[in-house]
Amino acid sequence: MSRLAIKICGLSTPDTVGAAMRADATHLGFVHFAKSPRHVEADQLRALTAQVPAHIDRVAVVVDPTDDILAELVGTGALTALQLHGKESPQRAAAIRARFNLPVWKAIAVKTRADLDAANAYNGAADRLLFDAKTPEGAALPGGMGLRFDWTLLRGVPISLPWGLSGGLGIDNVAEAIRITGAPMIDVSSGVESAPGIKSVDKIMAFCKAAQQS
Ligand SMILES: O=C(O)c1ccccc1NCC(=O)[C@H](O)[C@H](O)COP(=O)(O)O
Repeated sequence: MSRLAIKICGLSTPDTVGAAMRADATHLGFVHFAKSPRHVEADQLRALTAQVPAHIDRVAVVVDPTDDILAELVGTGALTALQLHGKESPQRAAAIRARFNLPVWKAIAVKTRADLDAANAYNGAADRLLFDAKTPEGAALPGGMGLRFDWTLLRGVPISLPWGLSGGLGIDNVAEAIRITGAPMIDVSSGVESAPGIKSVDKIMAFCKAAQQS
């Protein structure tokens, strides 16, 4: 069985980046979205990732980004993937991948089985799907809200692309989430925070341990 991939998302300080690396996270996520309490600018992202070894992935999380925003982020030379967390169409995802020459992840907002079925439209356009809870209409953010969806929806659903599970994961439920869904990758943000946007070193360590021991 291959190793569980763990993405700690919304990192914004050197100490929590260090904690994620020590805890053996495979992916580090950096949110570039001005309305988010986890927002980092391109130069911060560059500085935060300067000491990250090449085998750990560095993912920028963006919401309906313009090409100019993507060019600035990709221009840091720090990224190994782009996570599209807005309403980007399959065509837009494919165009971003072609233009910026990086793997593209598409976050899929899930509430019902139909949302999972609709994700098939990204086959050939994205490199990975990230199933996250659908946030309510008018919510401040499209992710990082600590909301979970019904994990049993994923049972028996054929998924053609590499994928990850996200939304409302935490130290106390990550083992159950992996058991129910068989997720090869998990992603967490608010579940390892002490307050919105404030990552906790202790929680990052405990989350990764709970996931790795599951
Ligand atoms: O985290 C944010 O602030 C954010 C803002 C805008 C778009 C996406 C965002 N986060 C995306 C993530 O990958 C989160 O890790 C994911 O939604 C899970 O968050 P949580 O339920 O808090 O663990």
